[in-house]
Amino acid sequence: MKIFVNSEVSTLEALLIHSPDSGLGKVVPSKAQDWLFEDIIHLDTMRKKEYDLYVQLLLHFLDPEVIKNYTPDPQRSFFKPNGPGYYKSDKVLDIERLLCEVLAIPEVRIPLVAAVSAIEECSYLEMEHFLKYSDRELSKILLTGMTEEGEMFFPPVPNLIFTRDIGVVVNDHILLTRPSKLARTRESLIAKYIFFNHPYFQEFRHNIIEIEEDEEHFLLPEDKTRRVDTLEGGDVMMVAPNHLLIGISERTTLEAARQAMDKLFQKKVVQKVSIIKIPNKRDFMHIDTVFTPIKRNVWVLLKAIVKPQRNNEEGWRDLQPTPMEEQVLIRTFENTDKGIVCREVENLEALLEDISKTDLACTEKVEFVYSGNDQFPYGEREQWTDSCNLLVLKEGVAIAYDRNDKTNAAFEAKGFKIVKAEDVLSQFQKGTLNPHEMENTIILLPSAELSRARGGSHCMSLPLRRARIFEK
Ligand SMILES: NC(=O)NCCC[C@H](N)C(=O)O
Repeated sequence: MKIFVNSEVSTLEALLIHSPDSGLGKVVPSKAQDWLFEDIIHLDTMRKKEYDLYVQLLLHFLDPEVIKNYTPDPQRSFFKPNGPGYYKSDKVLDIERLLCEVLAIPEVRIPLVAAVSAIEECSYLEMEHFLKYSDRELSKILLTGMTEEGEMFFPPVPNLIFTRDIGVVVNDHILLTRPSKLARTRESLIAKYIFFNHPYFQEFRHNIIEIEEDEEHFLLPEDKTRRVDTLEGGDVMMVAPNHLLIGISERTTLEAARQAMDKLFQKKVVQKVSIIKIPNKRDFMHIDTVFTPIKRNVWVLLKAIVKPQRNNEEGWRDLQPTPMEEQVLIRTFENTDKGIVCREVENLEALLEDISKTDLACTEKVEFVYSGNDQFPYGEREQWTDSCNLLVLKEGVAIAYDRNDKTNAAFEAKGFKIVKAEDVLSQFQKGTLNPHEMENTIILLPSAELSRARGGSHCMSLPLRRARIFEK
């Protein structure tokens, strides 16, 4: 498996996903906030009417041979990782399948089960008990916290459908993240064992970068439960071969952003890192919840993140009661022969325009599509349901949620075709449309349930390989 991503917009060739597992259907209202869900989702609808369409789209674009054999059946066997009839693609990889395969490696099985048992505070006998299960059953237990018979040992990891957050491929390296939220700890532990041990990533082992906790974090007072160095994948965006964006947000700390930048500069993986500090708010969460690129010269974003904030002008800024919290601040750091050079960037649009023109050598006009068409109150309403969080399948062709009407109309006004996932899939099946001939199209995925989990198609993908946008 070749791992390589040097842009967000060139043709997607391989990615890591995770189909909603039964753990997602076990979220209880009293734990919903702790498990990072604002609502209780209907699992069957999420799978059959929404996520399965997402998987079919991915397969049509990335692995058409595999989807040729698809015939719908009420059991959804095609979509169930490790079961009979599973699609088993080497381009659209489910983390549950890779986990099952690493559990088959004896030197990995025991330490992985011991590590999960330790962080979930299982007894020694429980840990021994887990080891008796088959690889397939064990992978389910490690992900959902329960056996197929319904015996529950520890909580599920319902946010694992958002594979974006566990790691990011930066050129030919992968940056493994450190979650800010306790509910996502097991996800990154499992991801670590997969990337270090799965045969797919063998040649790539020396290109893994980990974020470590601050050396002195253990000296923090007991009540400081927040980890010091946390970084989640939604805050890391590989926008151009020489340029990486890192957000400082509700989830990613300045310390971890700096650590990632230092490590990447040291290994000369990228030349520029722009740090974007966004307000520390649940509705912004990561930078990919407020903007994503669609083409070299087109970005979708929340306009409110660009507008100059009141009382943010020189002279007034420091007089505010909480001067730093609400501001968007951007600095670009460049690793030059003379050392690291830093410059301040005026606002997000200025940064994105510069990336399009300077880093992506774009000669066309740079266009911005605004969430909710920047009409009050739709900008914020639709950003909350992931209008700015799109996954690009090939340049100009992206997956969006169907519920964000105003944003989708704004795409249409900029010349994009808007099509429903069901219609596109039926045309692919009939052979009347070829994915590779599609251009400037936004494919709308049904999203009533998926959007309740607080992430869009960008969050639901960890691109492992994209076509090279151009040489470094
Ligand atoms: N990159 C992203 O923005 N991921 C969305 C994660 C949503 C998940 N419920 C969470 O709060 O972590």
